[in-house]
Amino acid sequence: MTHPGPIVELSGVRLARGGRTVLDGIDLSVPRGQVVAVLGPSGSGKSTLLAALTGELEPAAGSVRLFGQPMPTRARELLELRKRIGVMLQGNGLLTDLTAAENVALPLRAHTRLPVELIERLVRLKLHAVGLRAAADAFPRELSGGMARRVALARALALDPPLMIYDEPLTGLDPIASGVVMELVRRLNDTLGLTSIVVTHHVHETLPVADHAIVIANGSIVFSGTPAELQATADPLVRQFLDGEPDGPIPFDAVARNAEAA
Ligand SMILES: Nc1ncnc2c1ncn2[C@@H]1O[C@H](COP(=O)(O)OP(=O)(O)OP(=O)(O)O)[C@@H](O)[C@H]1O
Repeated sequence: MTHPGPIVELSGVRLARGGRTVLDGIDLSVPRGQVVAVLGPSGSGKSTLLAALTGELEPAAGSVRLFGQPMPTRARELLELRKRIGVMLQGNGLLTDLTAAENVALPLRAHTRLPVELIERLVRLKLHAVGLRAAADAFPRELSGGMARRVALARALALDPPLMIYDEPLTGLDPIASGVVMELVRRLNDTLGLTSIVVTHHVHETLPVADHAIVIANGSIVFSGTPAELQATADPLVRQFLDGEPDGPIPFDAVARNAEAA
C-alpha cells in the first residue's frame, strides 16, 4: 500500500468548531520520511488541525488526503485508516494499573488476533526501540516523566503505523527529557521509515529534529519552510511567536477576541 506522493495532503481546508471558523485556507503537503513541526501559540488551532488529520473533524471546506487517499467518511474505513496512524496524545494516557508492557500491548490486543507469545515479543521490541526494555514490568507511577512518555511512544508504535502524530509530546518534561524524546522521535522516524507530524508550541526543542516547520496563527498558516528559514524570518507575526513576546500582531487575548467576534 505504498504510493509515491505525499503521505498527508491538505488542500484549501477550512476547519470550524462550534460553528466558528478556526482555520482557513490550509494547504499542507507532508512527503514520506519527513518530520514536520506544526507550531503555533495556544489556541491557534493546532489541536483542531490534528483532529482533521485523524479524521475526527470533517473539514467545512477543502480536502484532506492521507496515504494518497481521500479521508474516508464511513466509520469502518476510518477505523482501518486510524490503525495506520500512531497518535501520541498530550500527556501519557497510560493506564496506571497496568505495567509498561501491558500498556504497550493494549493496541495489539485490541486490534490484532496475534497469539499471546507473539504480542509479548512485539511489546519487548517496541520497548527496546524506545530504550526501555528493562522497564517492562514497571508501573507508570514508578517511571520518570520522560520514561512514561517513551512508553506512550512505544504504545503509539505498537501497530507499526507508517504515520506518527505527536500532540504536544513535551508537555511537563524538563529540558533533558525533552531532548531525549525529540531525538527518539527523529531516530524512530528514520530507522522505521516513518513520517512524523509534531504538533507543539515547544519551538526550540522541536526545530532541531524537524525537516520542515509550519506556524499557524490568526486562523491560517503564517509560515511554511525549513527550520533554518523559520529561525531567520523577519515576519513580525512569526517573530512574536518565536521570541515569546506578549505584544505584536498575535493578540494576547486571541481566544477571547475570537469568541467575541463569533
Ligand atoms: N469544541 C469546540 N467548540 C468550539 N470552539 C472550540 C472547540 N474546540 C476548540 N475550540 C476553539 O478553537 C480554537 C482553537 O483551539 P485548539 O484547541 O485547536 O488550539 P490549540 O492551538 O491546540 O491550543 P492549545 O495549544 O492551547 O492546546 C480556540 O479558539 C478554541 O476556543
